[in-house]
Amino acid sequence: MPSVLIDGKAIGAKIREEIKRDVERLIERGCRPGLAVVLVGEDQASRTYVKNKEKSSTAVGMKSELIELPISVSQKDVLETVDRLNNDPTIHGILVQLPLPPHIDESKVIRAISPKKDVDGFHPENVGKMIIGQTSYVSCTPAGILELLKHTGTEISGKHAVIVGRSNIVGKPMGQLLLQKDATVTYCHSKTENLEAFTRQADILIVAIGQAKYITAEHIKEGATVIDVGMNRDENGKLCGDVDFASVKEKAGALTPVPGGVGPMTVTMLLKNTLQSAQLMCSKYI
Ligand SMILES: Nc1nc2c(c(=O)[nH]1)N[C@@H](CN(C=O)c1ccc(C(=O)N[C@@H](CCC(=O)O)C(=O)O)cc1)CN2
Repeated sequence: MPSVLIDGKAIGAKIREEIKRDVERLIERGCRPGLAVVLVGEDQASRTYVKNKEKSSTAVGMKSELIELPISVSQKDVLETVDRLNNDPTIHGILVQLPLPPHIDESKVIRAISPKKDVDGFHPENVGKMIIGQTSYVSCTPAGILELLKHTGTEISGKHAVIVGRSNIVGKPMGQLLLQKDATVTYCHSKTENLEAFTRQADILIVAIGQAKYITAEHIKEGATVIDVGMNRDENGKLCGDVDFASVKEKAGALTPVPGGVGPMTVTMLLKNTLQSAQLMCSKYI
């Protein structure tokens, strides 16, 4: 086993207790944080994530609204739904579950969400603010990973962080956040030649590529902190990450499991962002 198995479930649960207390305080002052989740279509994994978000937000005392739209819904109707939520004073956070069906322009939908209610942190205004170090909503998975590193006392400043994956919602923001904490950051992706030469240099290795068990002991440096963002099914249909846990566990200094690592932190950070939005909006009239 690695010297530290990073327990995202336990860390997430602890943070959610704090969020619950803050929500109670806000409700006492007449403001109940509200989260709206828009789900388009029938994708089973998306449905599970959305149900989890609904359950988790009500568990901390928030109002939760789930809007389910059929796969045949037009882009115009999705945009109208977002517009209605933008103008609903009982809703402080809006998210549209991704991926969307191909006939819907994802970027248009994200840009339609008010940046003030964009608790996913995907709106270009929030992404831009994050990059220049201004307060904004930060994409929940990278924000959750920073919390995991903080809770495990992982030193970031001066360390070499290697990010494998360059998605807009994980890889790109993750590198920027670590850069702000004075890490030296290297991005690797599907076109990177000799991947191992980079990943072996990593003090902190973050993997978000969507390839089951791709990263093995040969890819990592002894004692590295390895964060697995992957969510795949293995040959037996069992949930697994992008990192081959069995191969890496003895060599890594700290390692996240899948499930129970990064996933629970994503939802926790969503609740944290929704609370922050409600605190900001309600402070105007309380
Ligand atoms: N609008 C968004 N869409 C998507 C996001 C997002 O942050 N915002 N991220 C992913 C999916 N996702 C959240 O939506 C997500 C995925 C997985 C988990 C999680 O807790 N996983 C569990 C295991 C779950 C299982 O048993 O199936 C774990 O790792 O322990 C949370 C959130 C894409 N879309």
